[in-house]
Amino acid sequence: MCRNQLQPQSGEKMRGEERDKMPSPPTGRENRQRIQQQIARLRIVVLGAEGVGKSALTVRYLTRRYISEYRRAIDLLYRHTVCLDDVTSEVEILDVSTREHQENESVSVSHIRWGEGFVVVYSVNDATSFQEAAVILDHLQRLKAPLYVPVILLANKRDLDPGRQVSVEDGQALSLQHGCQFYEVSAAESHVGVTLAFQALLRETRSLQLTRPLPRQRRISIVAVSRMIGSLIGRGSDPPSPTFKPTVIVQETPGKRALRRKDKKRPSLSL
Ligand SMILES: Nc1nc2c(ncn2[C@@H]2O[C@H](COP(=O)(O)OP(=O)(O)OP(=O)(O)O)[C@@H](O)[C@H]2O)c(=O)[nH]1
Repeated sequence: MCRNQLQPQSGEKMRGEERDKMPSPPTGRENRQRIQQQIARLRIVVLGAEGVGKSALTVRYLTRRYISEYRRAIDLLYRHTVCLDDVTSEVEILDVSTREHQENESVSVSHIRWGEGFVVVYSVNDATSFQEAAVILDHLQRLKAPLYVPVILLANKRDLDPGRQVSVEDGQALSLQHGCQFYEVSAAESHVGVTLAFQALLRETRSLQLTRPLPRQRRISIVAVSRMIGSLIGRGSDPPSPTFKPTVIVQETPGKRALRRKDKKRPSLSL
């Protein structure tokens, strides 16, 4: 368990010599250093054509819940701490809004530069979104070359099989062509496949990060979140408050208090 690694051992009572042989308990500073070593920061970007389910997938992964309607036209950055294979990482997931970038290229160069791992999404009932996913994969490889980029190709909405326009084989072929992992999922039906896919990407991104000699510095500033979470999930119809200036959305323990803004003055909001 990650939690155990982060906590000082309580140990049993012992005497004299035995106690002298024991390393002295870690100081607060040592503990902090230990924790910092464990917490690697992983930056994930979710890309894809309009309406393929990028937000649904991201929120499904973060909260295990499915929210069917989102109303937003901005990029959102979610920050949460993940314990995976006994290693704790701070993960930032940038859910890119196609509406915010309609005027620009389908994939902004700054998003790609910022990200370390990528989720490229298409919808199985939308052949155009599949073509766009192929363009994004090309774009990613070109911009990141000669570096290897961890990517997963995510075919969403598999529950809409009767209206399917993209076969599983087509998805597999595209992923093979680009050397990335491939998953077919349904954000609407289950969190399991979605979670497995994100975890696979986190593992790969983390492994790659370990091979780097020095931690990389942030290259661009975080995209600001400029809309209330209530608006994001469609509970409210009010425009965002002009005084509301959050920078990130922080995810807590899955299941209960799912998402909250970092602004402590306001109450936490649950999905
Ligand atoms: N049937 C089905 N619908 C889904 C699924 N995932 C998302 N949707 C629906 O697809 C629509 C678009 O979902 P979003 O998550 O907003 O898509 P998006 O890619 O973030 O959209 P933009 O940011 O506007 O490009 C919503 O109506 C969702 O309810 C799924 O797995 N199955």
